[in-house]
Amino acid sequence: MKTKELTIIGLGGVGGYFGFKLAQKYASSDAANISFVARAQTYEVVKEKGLTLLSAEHANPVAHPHQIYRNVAELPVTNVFILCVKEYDLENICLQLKSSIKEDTVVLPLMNGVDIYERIRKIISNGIVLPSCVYVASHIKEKGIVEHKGNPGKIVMGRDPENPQYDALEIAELLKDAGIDLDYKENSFPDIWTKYFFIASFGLVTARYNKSIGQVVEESALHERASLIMKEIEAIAKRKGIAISEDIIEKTFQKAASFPYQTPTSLQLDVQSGKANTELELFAGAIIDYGKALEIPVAETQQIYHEIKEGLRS
Ligand SMILES: NC(=O)C1=CN([C@@H]2O[C@H](COP(=O)(O)OP(=O)(O)OC[C@H]3O[C@@H](n4cnc5c(N)ncnc54)[C@H](OP(=O)(O)O)[C@@H]3O)[C@@H](O)[C@H]2O)C=CC1
Ligand SMILES: CC(C)(CO)C(=O)C(=O)O
Repeated sequence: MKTKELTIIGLGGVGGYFGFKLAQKYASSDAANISFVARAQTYEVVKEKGLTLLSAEHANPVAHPHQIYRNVAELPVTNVFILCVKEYDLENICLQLKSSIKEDTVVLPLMNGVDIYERIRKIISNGIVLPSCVYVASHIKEKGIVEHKGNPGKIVMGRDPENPQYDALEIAELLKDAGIDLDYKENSFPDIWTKYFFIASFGLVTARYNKSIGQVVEESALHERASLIMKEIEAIAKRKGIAISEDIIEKTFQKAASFPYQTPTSLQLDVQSGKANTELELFAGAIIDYGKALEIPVAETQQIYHEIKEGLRS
């Protein structure tokens, strides 16, 4: 079997968790070489000390990649690029990757958002792009050190709608063999939208009030706001013909209740730490744009979007 070259781009909460598992598993195996792309201080720390993952799942918290690079232009031929950046870095990464993508190169975005596949395809028209969504509660503790809490991470990965003949089974097996919980489906878009129901509504409400996922489930005013946002997303998803379950809102609250009570969302962490960039546009901005395009009222999302923006300004 030929060694697969996999490269994780971005060693934050998501890339740090899944990249760690892959690097540790394949450190001394011919099945795959796991390389990283990281920038600035993350690059320096991981090059010198390896990537640290603080997680109850791993007794040995350090993993070393096959290679680590500062940018995509330095990479040798890669079979699979795993994108683990925030949405505001997506276009930049895709522009850098464009010339490295051959017909059989696979791009696997592990990100939130319902328009990630389309956005990648606007820049990268060739190769295979596997639409996916991801669940994991992990964040950067310090550059090069990622902390994971709660349930094991999970990936739902689907076939490329533009290349449905391409079967990613071998990649799915490599990920699963590294201990990653992964579902490989014909069509992952219903799962991507299902995740979006959860993360857009809970992301916005947790970020607005700096309250945890558990608090949003429990406190009635916050519960109500999350519910109203989900109703708006439901109207959009139905109009777009996405096959989501009839009791999606109830199921989303059940899923939220399965997270440890104090779990924050990544949007909440970014908004509350006053970061210059956040994924507010990925969550609220996208709903507002879909609302406009489809003439569906999205007043609650607009309202909370402005409240969060006001908070960021003050
Ligand atoms: N964290 C979580 O619990 C979850 C997050 N998600 C989603 O996954 C995606 C990734 O989120 P998350 O991992 O939390 O984000 P983070 O901000 O923790 O990590 C993103 C990483 O990408 C790096 N990066 C950005 N551009 C480049 C570049 N050009 N070269 C190298 N590295 C780069 C950043 O570097 P630097 O540190 O230098 O800025 C950062 O380390 C988002 O869409 C998020 O919504 C989904 C599920 C759970
Ligand atoms: C809520 C959580 C941690 C679940 O995966 C998430 O997706 C995020 O914060 O972006």
